[in-house]
Amino acid sequence: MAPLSPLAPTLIPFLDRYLPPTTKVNSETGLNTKLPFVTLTYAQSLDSRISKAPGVQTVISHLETKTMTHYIRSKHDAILIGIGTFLADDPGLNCRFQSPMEQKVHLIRPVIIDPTFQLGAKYETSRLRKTAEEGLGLPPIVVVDSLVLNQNPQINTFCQKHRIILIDLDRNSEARFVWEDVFAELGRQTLNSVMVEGGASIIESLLSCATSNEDTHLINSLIITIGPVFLGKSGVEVSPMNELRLSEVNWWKGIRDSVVCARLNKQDHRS
Ligand SMILES: NC(=O)c1ccc[n+]([C@@H]2O[C@H](COP(=O)([O-])OP(=O)(O)OC[C@H]3O[C@@H](n4cnc5c(N)ncnc54)[C@H](O)[C@@H]3O)[C@@H](O)[C@H]2O)c1
Ligand SMILES: Nc1nc(=O)c(N)c(NC[C@H](O)[C@H](O)[C@H](O)COP(=O)(O)O)[nH]1
Repeated sequence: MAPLSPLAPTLIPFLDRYLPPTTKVNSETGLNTKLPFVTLTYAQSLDSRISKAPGVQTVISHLETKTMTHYIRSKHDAILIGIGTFLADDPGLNCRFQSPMEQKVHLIRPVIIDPTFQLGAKYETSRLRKTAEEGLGLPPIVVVDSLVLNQNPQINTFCQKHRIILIDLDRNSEARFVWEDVFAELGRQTLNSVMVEGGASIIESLLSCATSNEDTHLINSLIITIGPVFLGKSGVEVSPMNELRLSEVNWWKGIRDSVVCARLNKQDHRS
């Protein structure tokens, strides 16, 4: 693993208002809210693509913004990806940013959205498992369709050592989880902040849910790195179902990449 670069100091104030508060309290009721603070973050090309072909890991971020991603990881309880990203990237999903103020590196909990449990035996040889076994990260929580439990014997083996969350798919709408169910369950597992890193299907599903569900925005912050590259028509595009306008928009320009931070609506009812 290549070492990270020092964090650009201007990123700290730039990101601050888009990162989870230390304690998440609902300003109307004064009570802790049930849903975690959700940050959606990814790196895209100038033509809105996150990889050069389906299932192909593609470096878009400069080392400077990769370091930023690990800094953002250090501010969240959980990091969530879809099974497609696990299969394509074999990610470590740990936090490698070490704050000079902290003695230890932050341990972030990986969460994998995997309705049909494709993880299966692939977990055995994964970097994710190795990272957790070496004490450099935490073992994942896998979110699986409730119906799959009795159909896939590999789940029982996995369950002996790992946490699985069972959720019913929304069978009315192309067999997807309802995101509110997923985040509510993660909140119950005391994960108060979740950083969603992708991939394409997860990003599109969350952005589309934001466009169709105006009052119940689940995403508190959007942090997108834009790299100076066109990935072309065979690249994997991310785009919500409908028009989506952003508010509280701020831009940062680094050595090579730019980063845009925003919220999805003016009145975040949970902040
Ligand atoms: N540039 C970046 O920042 C970035 C970040 C992450 C991944 N990637 C790239 O993205 C690609 C992977 O994207 P992808 O779309 O194939 O995989 P993905 O990680 O989005 O996972 C897709 C799977 O997640 C599940 N899923 C997604 N939304 C769901 C929902 N609402 N309910 C239930 N299940 C749901 C389904 O099983 C689906 O097949 C890879 O090439 C990877 O390198 C890029
Ligand atoms: N910020 C960012 N810039 C990129 O250019 C790129 N390809 C990703 N991709 C995100 C995806 O989730 C990867 O799988 C993890 O970034 C790998 O995670 P590790 O470093 O192994 O923990 N993310």
